[in-house]
Amino acid sequence: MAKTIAIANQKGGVGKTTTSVNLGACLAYFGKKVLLVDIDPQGNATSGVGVDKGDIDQCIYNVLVDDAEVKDIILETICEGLHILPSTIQLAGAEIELVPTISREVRLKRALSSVSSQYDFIIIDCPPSLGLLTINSLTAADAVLIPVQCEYYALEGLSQLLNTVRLVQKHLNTDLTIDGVLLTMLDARTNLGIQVIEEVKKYFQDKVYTTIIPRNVRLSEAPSHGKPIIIYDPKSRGAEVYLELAKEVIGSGERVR
Ligand SMILES: Nc1ncnc2c1ncn2[C@@H]1O[C@H](COP(=O)(O)OP(=O)(O)OP(=O)(O)O)[C@@H](O)[C@H]1O
Ligand SMILES: [Mg+2]
Repeated sequence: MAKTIAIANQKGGVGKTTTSVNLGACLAYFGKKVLLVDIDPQGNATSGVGVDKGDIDQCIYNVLVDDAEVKDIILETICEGLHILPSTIQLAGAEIELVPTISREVRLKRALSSVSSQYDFIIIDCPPSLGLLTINSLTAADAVLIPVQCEYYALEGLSQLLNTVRLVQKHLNTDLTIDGVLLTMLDARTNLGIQVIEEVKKYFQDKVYTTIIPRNVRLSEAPSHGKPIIIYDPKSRGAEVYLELAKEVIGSGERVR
C-alpha cells in the first residue's frame, strides 16, 4: 500500500503545487513509484509535469463524478516512476455536482484504493479551498503536509485548516496525521523569514520539516517548461532542497507493502 500525502492549505500561492510536483519527482528520482494526484481545477500540477491539458479526454473529474476507473486515466510523465492522475478545468464543476451524491467525501479514497498497491507514495495537490475536493483528499490521505509561506500572516487561516483536519479525523478518517508543516519561499536576507520560522516552530514544535524551501528563481521558471526542477535544472538550489525533502519524507516512514 502506498503512503498517501495530501499537500493542503486553503491559502493560495503558498507552494502546494511546487511542492507536490517536485517532491513527487524527487521521490521518483530515488526509485520510488509515485502517483501525483491533481485535484485542483487549475491543473497546475498536470501541466507542471509536462502533460498538455488540451490533449486530455478524461481527468480526475470523471473519477469523482462518473465513477471512471483511475487506471484508465493515469498518465506517464517525463519523470520515470512518476505517474499523474490529471485535472482539467472541468473539475471546477465537481465541487457543486458532488454535493447531492452518496458518499461524496470518500470518492477519491475509494478510487485510489484500486491502484494504491502499485505505488510507494501518492501525493495529492489540493486546491486553495476547504471544500469537498480538499475534504476528499484529507479523507483519502494517511498524512497531510501543510506548506506555509515565510511571509507576514503566515499563520493566518491555519486554525481553520487545522479545524477541518480535526473534523475529518473525527468523522471520516481517524488515521489521518499531520506529518508536518513545510516552510516555503524563505528569503534568508530578511529578518521576517527568520521570525516566521521561529513562530511556526513554537506553534508546531516537532511537526515542522527540517528542510526549509528557500526562494529560488529556477523553481518558479520550471513550470512554464513543464518540467520538475530536477529535470529543468538539477544543479539548482531548488533541486537540492526538494531532494533533501524527499529524503526526509522517505525517512519518516513508508507503509510496509
Ligand atoms: N521556493 C520558491 N521559490 C520561488 N518561487 C516559488 C517557490 N515556490 C513557489 N514559487 C512560485 O510561487 C507561485 C505560487 O506557487 P504554487 O503554485 O506552488 O502555490 P500553490 O499553493 O499551489 O498556489 P494555488 O493556491 O494557486 O494552487 C508560483 O508562481 C511558483 O512558481
Ligand atoms: Mg496549486
